[in-house]
This record gives sequence, C-alpha cells and structure tokens, in this order.
Amino acid sequence: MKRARIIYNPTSGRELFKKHLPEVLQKFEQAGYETSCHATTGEGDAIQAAKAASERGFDLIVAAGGDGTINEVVNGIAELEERPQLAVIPVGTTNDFARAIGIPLNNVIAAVDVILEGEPKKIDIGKVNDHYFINIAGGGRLTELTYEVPSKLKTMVGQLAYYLKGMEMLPSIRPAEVEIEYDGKLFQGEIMLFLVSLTNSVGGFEKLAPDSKLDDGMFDLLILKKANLAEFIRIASLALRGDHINDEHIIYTKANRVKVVNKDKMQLNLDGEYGGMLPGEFVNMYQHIDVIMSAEKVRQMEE
Ligand SMILES: Nc1ncnc2c1ncn2[C@@H]1O[C@H](COP(=O)(O)OP(=O)(O)OP(=O)(O)O)[C@@H](O)[C@H]1O
Repeated sequence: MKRARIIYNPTSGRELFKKHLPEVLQKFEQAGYETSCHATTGEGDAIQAAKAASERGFDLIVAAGGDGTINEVVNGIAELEERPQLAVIPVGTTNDFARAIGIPLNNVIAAVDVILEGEPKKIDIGKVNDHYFINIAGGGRLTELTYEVPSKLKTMVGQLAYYLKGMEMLPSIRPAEVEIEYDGKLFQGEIMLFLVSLTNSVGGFEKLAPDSKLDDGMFDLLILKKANLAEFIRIASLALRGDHINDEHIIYTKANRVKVVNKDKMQLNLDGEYGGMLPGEFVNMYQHIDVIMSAEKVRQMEE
C-alpha cells in the first residue's frame, strides 16, 4: 500500500486547512493511501518533517500551506537520492506554485480531488547558495516586500497587503549596481530588480515571465534596469498584461545558470522569503522533483 504524509502549516493564509483535515485524510485513504499528518511548528519545521517522511519511506508528501511551506518541503527532500512525490494543497496568501501546476486555490477539498485525479510530472527546481526554490528567486529592494508584510496583516487582508506595502515602499527604492552573468553573456550596470523564475505566475502577476516552462531545464531571467518612479509604475502596469518584456528597461531571456555579483548590498529573496545575502549563483536542476499536477495542466504541457 502506498503511504502519504500530509505536512500542513496551521497558520497559513486564513487558517482554513485544519477544519477540513478529517475529510482530506478520508479522501486519501479511500484513494488507497495509508495517510498520516504533521502540523508544522514554526520556521524550518517543514524541512525536517519532509526529510524525515522521505527517510521513513513515504511515497507521497502532501504540502498544505502557502509557497513558504512548499519551499521548505522541497528543501527537505531535494538533496536526497530517493525523493517522494510531491502534491500541494494551496491555503497560503500567495500560492504561485499551485497556480502553476493547476491546483485550485483556497478550496481544500477541490484541491484534493484534483490531486487524486492528477498525474505526476517531473519539473525543474532552482538552487542558489545551497538553498532550493520552486517559483522564483530575486534581488532588489522591491522584492523584499514579500517578507516585510506582517503575517497578521496577510491573514486579514490577503494579497492586498502586498500592494499596500509596495505603494509605501516605491518612492524609497534605489537602483543597485550589479554584474549578472548568464549563459556566457554579461550585464553590468544599475538595476531596480532581477528575477530568476521557474514558473510564469509570480506574486499574483500571472504574465511576469510569460515564456517559462516548468520542465525545460531553463530559468526565465528578468532584469529591470535603472528607472525613475514614473517609468517604474508604467512598466509595472505593462507587466500585469505581460507587455513589459519588450520595454527598453527590461532584459528578458532564458538561461540555465545565472551568476549575480553585487557591488551594493543586496538581499536574496527565495520564493517570497528572505534567503540570505547575495552574491549567488543560480543553477537550474532539470526535472528534479516529481510533482502531482492537474490532468488538464499536464495535457496543456504536452500540447
Ligand atoms: N506553527 C507555525 N507558527 C508560525 N509560523 C509557522 C508555523 N509553521 C510554519 N510557519 C512558518 O510560516 C511561514 C509561511 O507560511 P506559508 O507560506 O505556508 O503561508 P502564508 O504566509 O500564509 O503564505 P505565503 O507565504 O504564500 O504568503 C513558513 O515559511 C514557516 O516558516
């Protein structure tokens, strides 16, 4: 019999998950999994829980939480030789990864149904300075807003909390001087931000990296060069529709390896959480994780 371990963050998003837990367990059992669960206790706990579940031979880890929880689960299994399959029940504030793999958001039971009818698919993840990421890594003052927003405020007003904080930060954003090497090319100069992306849906902007593919072994690299406030706002509004990529302030390309060396101090953002300080070298790990996607998403990828 196959065994599933549900690792859930009881504090994620609007704290929805726990109320549905008995039904979730029942559905996995009915689908033929012997199922148990673990509630995370704080930062880093999902890393240990995922590693322990893998070592105990679980076939499937179901991560229930936001992108932060999924990131931790992936960091727990990425280094192991024998990695279990991964499924995701999205109940966080940002659920970019779940959106990318076609799992319904903030509806626990609908997500479970899609998972149980879904299909496994091997997808890429990123590695930088010994940390793994599943959606996106980046640097530049604006990327810091994803973890500057207090968790209580996210629980209360959800995604809106990011926009409010973003507006507040905008006038104080300064460019930073960097060297970015990507697949043999070099950019040198001042930038507002850079993003190294695996999925097309980032922070609610669904077309920020419109060409990204989940399993092609390539990142989408996006660099926003120095821009003034008015230009910045114009480019951000273009980005809502995916029309920013031809703007003269933007470099948008595919790359398998990206090395960022910063002259000014720069923090690294990994899947929306603080990931230490740059510099860093980003490496795409080709089809490293076996994830259960919606059957529809798998069909779209194979078209
Ligand atoms: N019991 C807990 N109490 C407090 N924090 C926790 C607990 N368990 C996990 N965490 C922390 O919460 C962080 C964020 O959680 P998660 O991403 O699941 O939800 P979120 O903040 O609602 O959504 P998002 O990160 O997508 O905005 C995790 O990275 C983890 O460090």
